[in-house]
Amino acid sequence: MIEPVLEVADLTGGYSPRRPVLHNVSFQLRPGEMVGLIGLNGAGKSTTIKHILGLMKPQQGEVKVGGVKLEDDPDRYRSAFAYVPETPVLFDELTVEEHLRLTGMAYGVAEQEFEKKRMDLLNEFQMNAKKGAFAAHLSKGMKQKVMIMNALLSEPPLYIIDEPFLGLDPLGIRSLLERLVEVKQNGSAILMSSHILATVEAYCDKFIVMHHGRIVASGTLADVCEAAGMAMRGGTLEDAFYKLVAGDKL
Ligand SMILES: Nc1ncnc2c1ncn2[C@@H]1O[C@H](COP(=O)(O)OP(=O)(O)OP(=O)(O)O)[C@@H](O)[C@H]1O
Repeated sequence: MIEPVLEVADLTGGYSPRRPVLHNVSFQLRPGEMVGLIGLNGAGKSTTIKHILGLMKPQQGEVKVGGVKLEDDPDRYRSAFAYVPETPVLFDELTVEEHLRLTGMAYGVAEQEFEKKRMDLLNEFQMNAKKGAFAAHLSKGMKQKVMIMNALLSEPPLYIIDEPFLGLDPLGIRSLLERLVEVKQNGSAILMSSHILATVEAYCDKFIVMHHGRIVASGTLADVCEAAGMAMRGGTLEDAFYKLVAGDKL
């Protein structure tokens, strides 16, 4: 059995000990899996991600990345994943290329390999003309592309990507999806949170449906359809999602 890259076990957590937001959340990601994390606004997706990033401490349960907990080996834990946040965080006074170089250095990418990766990424994400621009002078989508290029440059075993499609133009979305398929084929795992269910359905192998801080369905599309009480044949993720979370007071 291949070891999971990410293991969330019986996680209960949130912003105040008296009122947890997440309740007994458990799931695993194995190498080569792309998993879609879906749920309505406030379902608990970002809070789950914050626990995985180590920004919040579990009130109960644990999170392991690459087989270790954050407190056991912080360096190993943190170097095993790249995170692409919904809102880009960049250094205003560094250029696009300087961001890439900084990431290359932080992850110890060899010079020759770095040059090739840098050129490929700048071309694929239509950022060549902007490579010398300061981050402060980029559009929102361009800033997001820099975050994505940084993550792809570091080639970690685990990618955590929060709502990547909203700021990107159609070419950017296509480049990102093509790259994600490639990194997945090379054995990385991807946890992607998104509201764009058709894209999630088309690209992810498995799904985690969250509702009010709990997982209400998980697994393949067939598993999610079954949990929603639907016939497996022909059911879409959106139909299953609607059945799982509607009916409830929204
Ligand atoms: N900083 C915070 N302090 C207190 N409560 C918070 C904080 N951030 C989020 N929450 C609460 O935690 C719950 C889950 O929110 P979370 O941000 O995880 O949802 P989400 O699924 O990521 O939603 P969205 O799709 O809107 O991004 C919500 O009830 C929200 O009000």
